[in-house]
Amino acid sequence: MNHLYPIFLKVHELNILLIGGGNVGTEKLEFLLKSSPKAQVTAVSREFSQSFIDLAETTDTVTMIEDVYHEKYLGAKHIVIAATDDKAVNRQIQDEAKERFLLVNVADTPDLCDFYLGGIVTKGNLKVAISTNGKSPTAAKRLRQLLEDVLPEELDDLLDNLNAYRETLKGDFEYKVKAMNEITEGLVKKSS
Ligand SMILES: C[C@@]1(CC(=O)O)c2cc3[nH]c(cc4nc(cc5[nH]c(cc(n2)[C@H]1CCC(=O)O)[C@@](C)(CC(=O)O)[C@@H]5CCC(=O)O)C(CC(=O)O)=C4CCC(=O)O)c(CCC(=O)O)c3CC(=O)O
Ligand SMILES: NC(=O)C1=CN([C@@H]2O[C@H](COP(=O)(O)OP(=O)(O)OC[C@H]3O[C@@H](n4cnc5c(N)ncnc54)[C@H](O)[C@@H]3O)[C@@H](O)[C@H]2O)C=CC1
Repeated sequence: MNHLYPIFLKVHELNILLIGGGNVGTEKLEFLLKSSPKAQVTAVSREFSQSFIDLAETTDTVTMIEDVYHEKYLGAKHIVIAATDDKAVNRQIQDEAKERFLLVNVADTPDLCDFYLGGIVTKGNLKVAISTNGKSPTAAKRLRQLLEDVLPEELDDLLDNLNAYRETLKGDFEYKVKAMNEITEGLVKKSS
């Protein structure tokens, strides 16, 4: 069964705690910033790899703290990502985050995750998130690459135009639904 429910988070307005500044921490930060360049991230790690530091220094919204994990770092956070190479520490982070009802991702243990990070395609205002329910992150990556390639850049112009048209509609909700459905009908019509 696939029980996942995707949501689109405004991570520039949420405080993220990322623990572990090695390979996986760097990968998570890279995709976070690619999608949300102003993501508010506090990174705590015993040591940070050079690539993590280089990436973190590309923005002023990432703070690095060189320290081992302590539960005090969970304070004033909304979301926690545990990416250390120590399973016991990752487990402890998950336990202590859950006590505070925080949303937590544990990079090495899908069963302990409240949410997964997905493959993400951005074309202006359009954002597509991809998950394989944890079955194959590589397949999520490949699908991301495929969609990045095939979805045209012009999609964003289309969304702008539809938004401008939507703003001109004066009627009630029902009228707007009908008008928007009519003007977008061609998008899903199969040509015979
Ligand atoms: C469950 C999840 C939890 C989470 O991290 O959120 C998770 C877990 C694990 N990943 C592992 C390995 C790899 N992960 C990647 C890549 C990505 N992983 C991502 C997400 C997720 N990875 C979540 C599920 C997403 C879904 O539902 O599909 C992506 C999509 C997004 C992102 O990272 O932001 C990003 C691609 C981004 C892009 O390119 O667009 C690659 C490929 C590569 O790097 O080229 C490999 C190596 C090949 C392999 O092993 O498959 C391992 C084994 C570790 C080990 O064996 O030691 C675990 C742990 C386990 O499965 O037990
Ligand atoms: N979800 C995913 O996409 C993937 C997950 N993994 C898993 O992620 C884990 C991490 O792997 P890597 O990043 O390659 O390891 P790494 O050795 O490159 O990095 C681990 C980082 O954690 C830090 N650390 C260790 N103990 C700590 C503590 N107590 N407090 C604070 N920081 C601490 C280290 O200083 C280091 O910076 C592994 O268990 C691996 O199996 C691996 C590949 C992909």
